Amino acid sequence: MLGAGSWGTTFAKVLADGGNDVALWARRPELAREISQSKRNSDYLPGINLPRSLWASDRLHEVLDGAEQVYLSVPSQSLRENLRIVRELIPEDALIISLMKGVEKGTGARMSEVILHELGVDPWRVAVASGPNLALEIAKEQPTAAVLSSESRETATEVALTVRNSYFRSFVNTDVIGTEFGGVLKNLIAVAIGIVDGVGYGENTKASIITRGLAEMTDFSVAFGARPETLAGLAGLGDLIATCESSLSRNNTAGRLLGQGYSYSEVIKQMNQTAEGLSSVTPILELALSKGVDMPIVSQVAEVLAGTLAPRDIAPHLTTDDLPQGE
Ligand SMILES: NC(=O)c1ccc[n+]([C@@H]2O[C@H](COP(=O)([O-])OP(=O)(O)OC[C@H]3O[C@@H](n4cnc5c(N)ncnc54)[C@H](O)[C@@H]3O)[C@@H](O)[C@H]2O)c1
Ligand SMILES: O=P(O)(O)OC[C@H](O)CO
Repeated sequence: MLGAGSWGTTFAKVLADGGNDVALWARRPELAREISQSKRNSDYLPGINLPRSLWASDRLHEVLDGAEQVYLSVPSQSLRENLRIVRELIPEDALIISLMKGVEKGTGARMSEVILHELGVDPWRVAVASGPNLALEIAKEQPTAAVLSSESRETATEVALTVRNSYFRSFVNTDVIGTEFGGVLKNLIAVAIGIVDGVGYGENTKASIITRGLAEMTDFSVAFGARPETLAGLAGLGDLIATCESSLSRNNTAGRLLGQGYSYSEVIKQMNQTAEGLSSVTPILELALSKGVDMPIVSQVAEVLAGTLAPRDIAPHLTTDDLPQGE
């Protein structure tokens, strides 16, 4: 596992609790020591005891030596630079699994596309995981489910058989595009929900945004080749509900701070964990433009982030042409 933040550490626990031998790479030696010796990651997962079998190191070659499956959980904007460092260390036939929910600024590439580009591996060796997976709940062993997706059903199944235990259930599909975009786009809708929450708007506003948000997520993803059913599944609707409803969500939290009147730069300063939605807004709008997909919710989130729209004026689900639209 590369990345010892809240999700990398939690996912490593999921794997270890499923009976797998797991090694975790942490950038900081002191964090690697804390995980290996105290079985804790107190900054990211306070109060959680990690499995005794889990060990961590800040030395990539130690962690990657002999790995059959390599899970990636670093911030999306740092994936490419990290892959350039590890590419020679990844064992020849290892499967590569992305746990990330962002797109790359500048290229708009999904994480699996960055992996394929930087590692030059066959698509059958790559899988992605996504779903309603708030790290702290899972670290407390509260039951949940996820989707494991690969262009190869055999790969998705092999990984799903690895990623399961008494509190974590894995489903499979071969719609990598829909699975990845579901995870990216729900973050943006969760920022919108946080904003209206921070302003003080109530449940009608939020339900309208979630519902129209799902339509926006589906239109966008289908335009890029996703299957609409994927967006109605765990990686779409499931994750949208979890992220929009939970104060554990960093994207939701970032939105709430914006809604309370903090500026974008103040929000960035206050966030000590990754809120992928903030970096994905611009590339997603660029991709939407390239396909002629209308994204009123994401567009208004971008305006709030830019400081050109007051949070109290946000009403993205009401944005419509002069004539009533079909739902
Ligand atoms: N936390 C969750 O509940 C959750 C659930 C599902 C998916 N995800 C996704 O997992 C990915 C990782 O998120 P997270 O929640 O673990 O974030 P995090 O902020 O908790 O941790 C990120 C980790 O990456 C490290 N890091 C930061 N910059 C780096 C760099 N340049 N190179 C290498 N490492 C770097 C940090 O030190 C930290 O250990 C994101 O794409 C996120 O959307 C998170
Ligand atoms: O904390 P967030 O907003 O990054 O959301 C975490 C997970 O993606 C929820 O599934």
